Amino acid sequence: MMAASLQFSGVKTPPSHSFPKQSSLQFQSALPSQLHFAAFWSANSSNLCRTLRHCCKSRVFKVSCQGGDVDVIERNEIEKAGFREAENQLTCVMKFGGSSVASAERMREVADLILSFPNERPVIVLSAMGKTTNKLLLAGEKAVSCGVTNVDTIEELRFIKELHQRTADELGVDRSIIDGHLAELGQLLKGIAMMKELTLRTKDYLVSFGECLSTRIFAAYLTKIGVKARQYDAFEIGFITTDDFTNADILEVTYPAVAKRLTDDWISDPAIPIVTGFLGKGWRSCAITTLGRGGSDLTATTIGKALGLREIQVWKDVDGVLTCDPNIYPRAEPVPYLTFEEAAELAYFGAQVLHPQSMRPAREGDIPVRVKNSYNPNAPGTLITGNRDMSKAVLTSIVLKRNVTMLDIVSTRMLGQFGFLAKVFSIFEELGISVDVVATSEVSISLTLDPSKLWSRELIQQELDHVVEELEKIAVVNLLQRRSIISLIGNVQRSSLILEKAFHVLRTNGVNVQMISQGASKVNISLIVHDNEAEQCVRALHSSFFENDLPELDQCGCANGSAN
Ligand SMILES: Nc1ncnc2c1ncn2[C@@H]1O[C@H](COP(=O)(O)OP(=O)(O)O)[C@@H](O)[C@H]1O
Ligand SMILES: N[C@@H](CC(=O)OP(=O)(O)O)C(=O)O
Repeated sequence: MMAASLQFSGVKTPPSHSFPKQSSLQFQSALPSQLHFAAFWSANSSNLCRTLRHCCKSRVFKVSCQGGDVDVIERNEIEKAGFREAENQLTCVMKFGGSSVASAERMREVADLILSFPNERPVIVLSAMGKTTNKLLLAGEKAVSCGVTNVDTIEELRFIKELHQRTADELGVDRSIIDGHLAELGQLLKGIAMMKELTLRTKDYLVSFGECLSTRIFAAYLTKIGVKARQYDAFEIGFITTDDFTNADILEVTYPAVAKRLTDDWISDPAIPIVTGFLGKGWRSCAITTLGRGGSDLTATTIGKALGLREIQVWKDVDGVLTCDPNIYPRAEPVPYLTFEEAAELAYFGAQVLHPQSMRPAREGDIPVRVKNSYNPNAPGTLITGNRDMSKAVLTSIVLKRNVTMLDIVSTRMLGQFGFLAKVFSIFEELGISVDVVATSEVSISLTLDPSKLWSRELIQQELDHVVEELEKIAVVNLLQRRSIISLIGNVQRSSLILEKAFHVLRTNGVNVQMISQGASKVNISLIVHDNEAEQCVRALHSSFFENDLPELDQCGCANGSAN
């Protein structure tokens, strides 16, 4: 254990010998007369730094003693030393997904859940109710061809109106809080019907109604039961994004803007902030954007980083991140601990449970993310942090990404080795096509194309034909469709064991692996198999790695005990 000597009087920096060179800790007087200090902490090179970072990160601490040397080891040590978190500070962010707020009953349960944490002062992020986002998109598609006079009869529009009005009634809140939005939604669908087109920009405006409605109803309900709450549309409080409609990226300016708005409001008139997930505002267009499907997770982690909160909680309908998709294999088990890297890889390679970009702000801010089940709050869930004990870890989770296109590209040797690789990747860059998994030899490349990037466009087949045409100028190209990526996420320090075991399973199931790749992140091994074999493979791999159905093999292929 390392000790640090801190002096708590006035604006001080700690004695340099107490801290690693690259670290910097400053206590800045925010309200000098009341001895309030804001701690800003950067760098991260020792346990002490990390501990302090968790303790002090961007928080305002109230100093109730002055001077003296203090051993700062844990958060409670700081508190023992007389530091108290200021009472006017927001503490955590809690995000509730569509399934958690699907009905009036679920909203009541979520309100009770929030109130069951009396020591938290949370920021709440909500998704749209249930399947509202899908229904809005369907309504938009129908509006394109149904004619203006028939818009009111679109089944999905009626469903959405009825669901939200009934929810407001059942919760005893005034329908008037959503009347304006429901009327505007009807108008928008008429506009789409008139124009006979649904652009990506309009799609984002259309789906934004889901989160705008759910947050208004929920905030009104909290207020009704005597809990002060304030609704926020993310696009009005500083969530500034790129103008990539339906898949926008959050821009850096978002962090200070959101922090300022939420903190200022909280300090001047404390009320639980209820923020729309998934939405932003394009920095050029100033139009509403969305962060990609499932983007409310990213809203939550962005707020967590912006405010330097203690924890980010994402409440789902499963007991945490599971060992595989429960829809493929119901015997999937919760994974208790993950690193940000593992979680990011898992999300990127297709686990629906987390948004692919959502780990980035949490990792940058080093803020723990807890994945919990709003249907089963007592389940421990999954804790995602910067580091975890990997000494016993082998495989953490198995992820399946279906319907992937694979390309085998073999050089015709018109170009040298360097020229060949560079040319291949420049073709993808020029065509704006994102590559997922790559395996290379000197003169050949096998790669898969990211389906989410490709499938979101309309000219799929033409685009593929164009890629092949360009590549055929320098190589022999074989295009293979309907492939799946099975990603084995875990401790790749033990890759030999993982591969040995995985290939044993695949061989006994008669599956031929078409490509294999181990990413630089060292937490993921990807295997490409045919789509129609993929689910069976996942189930067999799961049995082998996480259950005792098959004996584990040790390094020599001999039967052994359990791996995890
Ligand atoms: N590895 C996995 N772990 C947990 N859930 C998974 C996994 N892979 C797929 N899922 C699916 O993700 C769902 C939860 O994600 P999502 O629907 O986005 O939640 P929410 O809408 O509540 O944010 C689960 O119901 C489950 O079916
Ligand atoms: N409502 C949006 C955003 C979102 O994050 O939803 P969920 O948390 O229910 O996955 C969607 O369906 O994509």
